[in-house]
Parts: sequence; structure tokens; C-alpha cells
Amino acid sequence: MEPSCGSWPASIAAALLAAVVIVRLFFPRAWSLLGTRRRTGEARLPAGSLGLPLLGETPAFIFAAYSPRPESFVEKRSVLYGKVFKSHLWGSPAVVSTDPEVSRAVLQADASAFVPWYPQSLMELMGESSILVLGGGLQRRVHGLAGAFFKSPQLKAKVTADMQRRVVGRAMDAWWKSGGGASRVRVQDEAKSIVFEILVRALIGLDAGHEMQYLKKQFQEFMAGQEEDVKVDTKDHPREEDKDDLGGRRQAWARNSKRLDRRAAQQRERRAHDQLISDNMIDFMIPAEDSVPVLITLAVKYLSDCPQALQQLEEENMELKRRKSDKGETLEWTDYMSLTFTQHVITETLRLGNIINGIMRKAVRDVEVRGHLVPKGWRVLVYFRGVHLDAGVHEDPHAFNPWRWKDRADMAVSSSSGFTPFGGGQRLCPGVDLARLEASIFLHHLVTSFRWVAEEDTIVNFPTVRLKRGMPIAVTPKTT
Ligand code: HEM
Repeated sequence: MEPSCGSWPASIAAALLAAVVIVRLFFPRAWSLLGTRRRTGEARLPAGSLGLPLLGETPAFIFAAYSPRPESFVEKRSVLYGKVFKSHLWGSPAVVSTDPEVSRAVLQADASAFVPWYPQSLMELMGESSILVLGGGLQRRVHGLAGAFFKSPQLKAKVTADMQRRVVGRAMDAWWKSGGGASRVRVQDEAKSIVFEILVRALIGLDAGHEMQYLKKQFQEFMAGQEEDVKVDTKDHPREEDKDDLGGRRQAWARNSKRLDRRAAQQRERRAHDQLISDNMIDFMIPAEDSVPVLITLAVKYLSDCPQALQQLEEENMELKRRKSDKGETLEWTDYMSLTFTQHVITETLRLGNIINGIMRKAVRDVEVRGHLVPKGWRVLVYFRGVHLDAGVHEDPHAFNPWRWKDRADMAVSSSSGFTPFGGGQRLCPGVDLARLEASIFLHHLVTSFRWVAEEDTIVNFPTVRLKRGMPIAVTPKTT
């Protein structure tokens, strides 16, 4: 029988039907990727391209990242596919989001939907008990403790006192003394060594660190309660001062092998606690070592390029300095944090500078995010930079304009859709206040004590954000 126009021969239709049934039955994952409409309600796999075989779109992403406009990678695809699109990055299929609401939903999702994803080498460096990779209840508890520690007024007061001593007493004093004329300073290097020292003192300065002892005790307590089967009986726990005597005690314990086993289990558990603490101290040092100095350096760069903002910042800080010295008072952390325009400068630096370009998560099951499907095992790239530099979210996004925050102070305080330099949801950076405080202290002493002329420098965005030449400036002490 001749096929009629518009109808297929029965044998072809039957073969197609059989193929569909086989793929659905035996290759469910392939089926899920073939179709866009899925079981999970109306969720669709976003449109996009998986790029080259094996390499995916990673070369295109890196190529853009090295250019002066890293966001061009997402901009081009947003035009074609929308603000949420599929791609293939760092060896895995991925959904990329530059949509503020979708990004917010991913950040707020818990470990039953998404877990953090970092390249293997970074995972190994951080360790499996690092707060950055922990999930579920344990992450929430470590996060709560870290937040309470970093936001405590005692820590802020200590950091302020230490930083004032370090910035004024050592760094800037050396600039004053280097020959009377202008000194050449690399802001990035100076900020790095200052911030690193301050955080090391705050985190592992056991000599003066009551907070550190407190944090360590808290970690030990909640870990002891975490796993019932290794619960520590505090009655049998050796006190710190008994530790030296442990060898002698062991002989006594040997008479009771059951008890000795229990003691060994406790010691193993203690080592696990120490591991947890030391792993997380390293994590806390990662942002200290890099993000805060970059924030300071970028602020100096943007201010150097915007004399009007520099002048207003200087006036605000000079006014504070005069007010405090008239009263014979020293500056407290609350003084720095109450400098409105200085905070706007920091907020705008965070928006424009995108110190953390984005974060990656991995879907632990098929997840539906505001109508978009993220299949199990896929990554999600929440690309902060794409949102921060989106003209639909921030007017004239490539301009450094601290005044834009005048009527949007609420948006800048912590995380809101459209502004997420510190992430959001359960993993919102606990160091947010500390980062702002340290940047404010540095800027205050720089603008109230010195004038500077900046040399040419360019911002590099990959693999991490930094100034190519370290932001050299020629500083001259102010005479008034
Ligand atoms: C400009 C400075 C900083 C920026 C831009 C920044 C950015 C971020 C971002 C985006 C996250 C979220 C990561 C994720 O969702 O997976 C984060 C998490 C974190 N940050 Fe920061 N950070 C800064 C400074 C600091 C400081 C000063 C500290 C502490 C000394 C700190 C400690 C942490 C910790 C412990 C986490 C992990 C929180 C968790 O997973 O529960 N950060 N930071």
C-alpha cells in the first residue's frame, strides 16, 4: 500500500514506538535528557548547549573569564536561551543561573536538594569535615557557631584594636618614615599581610584568645553529642591537667580492658574533633587571606578612578576623626560601621568587583527550581557576577556609583536577590561584618593620613580576582 501524504508506514511507526519504549525502560537518564518536559510538574530542562564533546563549554567560559568582560559568556547565552540556561562546565553538565530569583532559590535550598561542589583538588585541600563542604544539620551547627563567633562584639573590638595597631603603628608608620617624600606602596601586598596577621591572631592566637578557647569547647561539645555511639562520658574524661599523667593512667586502665577500649574510642573522637576544628580554621583563613585584601585593593582602585567619591569618603572620615579626637576618644568598631558613605563605597566595590564570581552546587536528586529542572548529578552555577552587572537589576551596572545605595541600604545589608556578594541562605558568609569592618578601618586610616597618586593597573578576574600589578600607589603624608 502506498503511504498517503502526511502518514507514516505502519512498520516505521512501530519501530519508532519500540525505540521509545526501549529507551524509556532501559536508559531512563538518556530519556530524561532527550525530553524537556518532565515528571516533576512543568519543570523543563533549560535550553542551551552542552558545547564540545568532553570539553563542553569550559574553554569558552575560561576565554571570557580572562577577558576584561568575563560576564560576556553568560550575556551571549542569555540572549539566546534566557537567564537560566544549560551548559557543560568543569567536566559536568550544568545549569547556569543569572536570574536573581532562581539564584536565590538555589542558595536557599538545603542539602536534600543541592550540596556544595568544588574542584577535586580544592576538596582535598579543604578536607571532608570543612564547613564549606559539610551538609545538613552539622553544617548548620558549625555555621551557627562560626556566625556567633565572627559577629560577636568582643571579636570585633579585638580585631579593631589589633588592626588599628597594625595599620597605624606599623604599616603606615613605615610609609611616613621612608624618606619624607612619597613612598611607593603596593596596596594588595600591604592589605594581604595586615589582614592575614589580624585573622591569625583572632582565630588561633591562643595566648590572648578567650573566644578561640570558647569556640573549641563548643565544637567539642556539639560533636560529642552528634554521634550517640561515641558519646563521651564526661566523668571519665581526662582533665587537661591530667594529660601528662596519661601514661601512668594507661597501666591502671589496662587492668580493665573494656574500660581501656572505651578510653581509646574517646581519644579517637577527640582527634576527630581536633581535625574538625583545624579543617575549619583553614577555611576561615581562606577568605581572610584573599577576599578581604582584594576588597580593600579594589576599593582603592575604584576610588582612585573616581575623585568625587574619594573626596566624599575623605570628608566623612576626617569628620569622624576630628569628632573623636575632640572628645579624646579612640575609634570603636561601631564608629567605623556607622560611616554611611564609606559603607556605600564598600557595597559598590563588592557589587562591581565580584570578588567571588559565583558558587557551584551539585544536585543530589532531580530538583525543580522555579520551573527549571536540574537533573540529579548536574551542577548549578549561581553566577553572582551576571546579576551584579545586569542593567535590568542595577542601572548603568559598569559604573562605580556608591550613591546608588543611598536609598537601597536595606538591599546592601546582607543578601537580597540582586545583591549576593556574600552568598545567601544557609551558607551566607559569616564573615560579612568582619570583612566590612576591616575594609573600613584600612580606608579610614589611609584617607585621613595620606594623599596618593595611583599608578596604572588592571583588574584580573581569573582564576581569582586581583590587581595585575598589586595596585601601586605613591603615598604622601597629609600635613593637615
Ligand atoms: C570580601 C570578603 C568576603 C567575601 C566576598 C566572602 C564571600 C563568601 C561567599 C560567597 C560565601 C558562600 C559560599 C557558598 O555559598 O558556598 C562565603 C562563605 C563563607 N565565608 Fe566568606 N567572604 C568574605 C569574607 C569572609 C571572612 C572575613 C570570613 C571569616 C574570617 C569568612 C568566612 C566564611 C565561611 C566560614 C564561609 C562558609 C559558610 C558556610 O558554608 O556555612 N568570609 N563567603
